[in-house]
Amino acid sequence: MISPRAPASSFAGFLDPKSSLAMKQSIAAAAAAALSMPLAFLFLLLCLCSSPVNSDLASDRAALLALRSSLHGRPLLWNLSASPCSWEGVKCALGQVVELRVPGMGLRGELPSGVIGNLTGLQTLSLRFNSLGGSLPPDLAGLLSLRYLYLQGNKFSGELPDFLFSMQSLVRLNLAANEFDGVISPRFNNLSRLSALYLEQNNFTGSIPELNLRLDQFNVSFNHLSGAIPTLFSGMPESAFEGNSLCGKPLSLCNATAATTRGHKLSSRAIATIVVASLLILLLVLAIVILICFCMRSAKKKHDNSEKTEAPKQSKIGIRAVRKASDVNNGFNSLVFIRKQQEKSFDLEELLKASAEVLGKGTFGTTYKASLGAGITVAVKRLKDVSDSESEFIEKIKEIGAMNHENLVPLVAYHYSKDEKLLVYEYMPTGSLSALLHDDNGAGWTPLSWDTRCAIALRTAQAVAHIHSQGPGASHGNIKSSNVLLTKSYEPRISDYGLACLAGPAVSPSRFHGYRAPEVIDVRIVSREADVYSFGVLILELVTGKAPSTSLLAEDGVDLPRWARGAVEQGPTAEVFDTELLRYQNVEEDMVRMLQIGIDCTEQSPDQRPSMAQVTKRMESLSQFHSFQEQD
Ligand SMILES: Nc1ncnc2c1ncn2[C@@H]1O[C@H](COP(=O)(O)OP(=O)(O)OP(=O)(O)O)[C@@H](O)[C@H]1O
Repeated sequence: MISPRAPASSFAGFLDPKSSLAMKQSIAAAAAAALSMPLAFLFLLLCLCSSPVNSDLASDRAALLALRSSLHGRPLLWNLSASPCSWEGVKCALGQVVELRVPGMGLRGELPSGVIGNLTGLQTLSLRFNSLGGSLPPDLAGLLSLRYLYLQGNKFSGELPDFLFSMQSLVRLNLAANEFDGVISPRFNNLSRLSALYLEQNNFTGSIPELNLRLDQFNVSFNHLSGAIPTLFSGMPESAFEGNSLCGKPLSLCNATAATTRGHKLSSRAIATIVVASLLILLLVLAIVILICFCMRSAKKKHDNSEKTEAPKQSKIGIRAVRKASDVNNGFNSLVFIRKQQEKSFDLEELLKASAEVLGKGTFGTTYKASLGAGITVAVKRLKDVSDSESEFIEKIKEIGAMNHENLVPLVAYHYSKDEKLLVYEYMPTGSLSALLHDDNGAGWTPLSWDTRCAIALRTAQAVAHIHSQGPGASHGNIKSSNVLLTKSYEPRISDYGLACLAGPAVSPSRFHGYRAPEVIDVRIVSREADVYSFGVLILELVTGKAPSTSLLAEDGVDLPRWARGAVEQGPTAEVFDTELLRYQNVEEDMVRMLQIGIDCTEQSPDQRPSMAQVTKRMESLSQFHSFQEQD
């Protein structure tokens, strides 16, 4: 399986005296003598260089075996005659174990003391979704390089140990869904590199401390916390705090009076303070009202004096930001529905008033999640840099709307005005394939199974083939895993189809980098062959679990087609595949065939790539889908 070593026989002819004639022997002897000095030196150098590495690996190996023997659960099938670097879930670099991932193996027992701490080069430790219990062993503190610690979904208990707050390298810490208790310590502030902290579904009590960290992700939901949420977290989603007795932004405001009176009678001093405070507040409100009246009067005066439009208004979702009085005349109020049956389910005014949150900024603009009444939720894409005239725009949108397929995100409506172009799509609740594959960031996160990956690959291929069947020039133009969204039942729906032809000249080509076919110079010029290439990268992503590069920077992701080709040329080894997939039995053949499809689709020359119809057929012939059909 591993690439064959360079044959030693090239030196053997010189060194074996029996294998040569007498004359050749003397030449060989002379040559051997000449070679022996540098060879001996080289050998010495190799020994010197490799000995510390080997000793590191030997001690890592011993630690891994000690860990395995102290835990119960599904057996870790590690081949003892092979290097630990080839063991499932283990990754090495520079002769040391840097990653240990054994998620969902049903592991039971307590982590032994003095074992994991010996894996001194460890950067990632993932033991998530097992049944490990007890407290965390103190020798974890010795893992000075540990950046990612995933222990969610176990039964670890007790207060968070002191040593945790000395693990300065930690970037992501996930302790969710365990049985930890005690308070959430302000000493988390020592972990200055921490950007994600998950503590949900434990038994933490007390209040949330002020944490002056740059946390992108934070969740303490479903604990026994109480009190006010520090203002620092006011921008986090409500779901990060639910299931506690917390108050303050983003939850409802704290009711100071209720909190003070709960279970106690108010002292007369407290009553006096409240009365004085209320009076002061009343006076303040009065002053504000007077000020507003004054401002309104002067604004009216200004308005009467000038025909100029009012300053841009900013709503919480920003869609209204450029709304002006003149827009009403420009048709700002119209929302055009693609399908008759959805007409009047809501109008533009309702859409703009809806509570909304930013889902992300993409190549073509910003996307919002808007929750309207009556359980309607939609995704609104606010397009930027559209240079088309109204008629050109409407023509293109009609073509996009006509691409009706069960695996495309349905376009519900659009809006065109001089300053504002909106596309309204059905909202996909499970997020994108990219997030599911690469964002190991929540207690509910589980790796995608092989069956699910195969089904997503096939349905996506069918949808792209459908787009290609719409006409000679029809193509998607921006296939990538963040544009493959999923329904609650993990059915894929492709988004952003047809938008490449709406992109203005300001769209940066580097945004598509990892998925972009080599022949594509202008991202607005799309082709089926380029779609096939991008789809091939997506398949390689599904099979290898690696994210393709998203920019021209080499360190930002992997050049997947090149990497996969290189790996396969040495004979497909288990290392090519996502380690999460190695647990599945009897799927190796399908995995290799899927990998080959990805490689064929990413041929450098466009005419050597298969068509999407051919790709779909090849996928349907995987034994995976035969067994589905048999079950049906
Ligand atoms: N219909 C939808 N339902 C749910 N989430 C969506 C929907 N459309 C887009 N999103 C999410 O919104 C975010 C922003 O999407 P957007 O399409 O604007 O940019 P992108 O896909 O990240 O980048 P690009 O535009 O370059 O393809 C992404 O995380 C995407 O998964």
